[in-house]
Amino acid sequence: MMSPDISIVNFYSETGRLGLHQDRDESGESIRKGMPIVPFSIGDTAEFLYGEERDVEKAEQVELESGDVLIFGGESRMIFHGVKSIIPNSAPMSLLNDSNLRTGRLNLTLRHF
Ligand SMILES: O=C(O)CCC(=O)C(=O)O
Ligand SMILES: [Fe+2]
Repeated sequence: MMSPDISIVNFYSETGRLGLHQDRDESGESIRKGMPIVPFSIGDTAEFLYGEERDVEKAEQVELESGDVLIFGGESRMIFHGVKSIIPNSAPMSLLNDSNLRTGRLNLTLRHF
């Protein structure tokens, strides 16, 4: 069971990106237990990279669209991950119309400290 107690919020403009990294700011206990990181994607699609090494050449790539939720916990807790690029103007039109969200990508990661 996981009950998140923090969320990091990232906003990416069309040129936004985030280098490959591991999430290590949580407590030792949280990391040891493999408590999941749960990122929500809202807005423009991201080309998301992940892999076992900090090596862009070896990383797998997946497109994270608005509404997608990732979970990395357990054995995957310390995976390297990052955002290679944002695909401009890829957010659902209905989201932009209904929410006043500016163009770009909003990412919320729920975590257990
Ligand atoms: O934007 C994302 O999908 C990932 C964000 C992330 O890795 C982080 O905040 O540590
Ligand atoms: Fe991260």
